[in-house]
Amino acid sequence: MNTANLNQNARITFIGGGNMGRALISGLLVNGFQSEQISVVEANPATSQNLQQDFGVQVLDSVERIDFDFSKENVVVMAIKPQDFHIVSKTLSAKLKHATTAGPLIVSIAAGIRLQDMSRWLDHARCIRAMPNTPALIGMGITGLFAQATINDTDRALAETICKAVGQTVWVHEEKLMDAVTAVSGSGPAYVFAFLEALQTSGEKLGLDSVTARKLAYATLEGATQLAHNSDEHAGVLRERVTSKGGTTAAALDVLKQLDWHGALEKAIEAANQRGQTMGDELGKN
Ligand SMILES: NC(=O)C1=CN([C@@H]2O[C@H](COP(=O)(O)OP(=O)(O)OC[C@H]3O[C@@H](n4cnc5c(N)ncnc54)[C@H](O)[C@@H]3O)[C@@H](O)[C@H]2O)C=CC1
Ligand SMILES: O=C(O)[C@@H]1CCC=N1
Repeated sequence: MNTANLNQNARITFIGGGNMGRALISGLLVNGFQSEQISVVEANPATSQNLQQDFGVQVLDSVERIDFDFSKENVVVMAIKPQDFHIVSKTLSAKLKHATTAGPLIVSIAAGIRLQDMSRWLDHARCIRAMPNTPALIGMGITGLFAQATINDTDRALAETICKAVGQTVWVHEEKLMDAVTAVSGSGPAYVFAFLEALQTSGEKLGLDSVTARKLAYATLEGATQLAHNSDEHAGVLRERVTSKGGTTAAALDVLKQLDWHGALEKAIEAANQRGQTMGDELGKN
């Protein structure tokens, strides 16, 4: 990780230490960040205890308990559910007012929540949106980022450094594209896991034992993904290379075509995109 943008005094405060908060904290610690530099506000006692035990970070049970001054070097990562965002922001806003400097950079990973709404609730303009995904847990995530033109390069680099601790990053240049990022890569691991489930259970139905079916399914997904990754050719060309005329793959792909599998997936991803927009509209009314 390039820690150039995060000096020794920098502190990162996570609001919410659930699935994604935990993945990001773990990635930062693996990449040279010190546990003394990380604080987490986590309302669930069992989750708090695990974070403390596993990472040795400071854990507070509510935003009200934050007693440190947010300096310019600090970053706050909002890793709570979108539905909790408004209420938590209002409390956090009171804390930000005590900052002796311009206050922290706030990075939100919440789906749907728009910058104009979070800035309004927090009364704070220095905000960036990021959308990671759960492979972040093993350092193989990808995060989409968006910032308004008013956000300077130092702050962009700061947000990017945090996200790069858990994988790759891409920037989008229109905020509405954050819903597309959410639909493709934020939610994407769930589609892949659903596919894996289907491949494994189909193998079992055909008589393979579950260990063998799992091994075949997982290795196939991993191998095919690596092959596509390392190839300059379009995935469609790689698909054709598997598909012998009149053979087994053609028989399978014919069924998928009849069922409009491709269309169904497109509709599903469109639904995720639409849900992000609707959440933004609905929660933005607060
Ligand atoms: N799970 C995923 O694959 C991804 C989730 N996201 C976004 O990340 C955010 C968090 O999602 P997850 O980590 O999956 O949810 P989660 O439910 O695992 O984590 C949220 C955590 O916030 C805590 N919390 C709730 N209210 C709180 C409060 N007032 N103060 C302190 N802590 C509080 C909860 O106890 C919980 O541990 C969401 O906004 C989601 O849209 C983004 C990318 C991927
Ligand atoms: O399902 C959700 O709303 C979140 C955002 C992306 C992945 N999980």
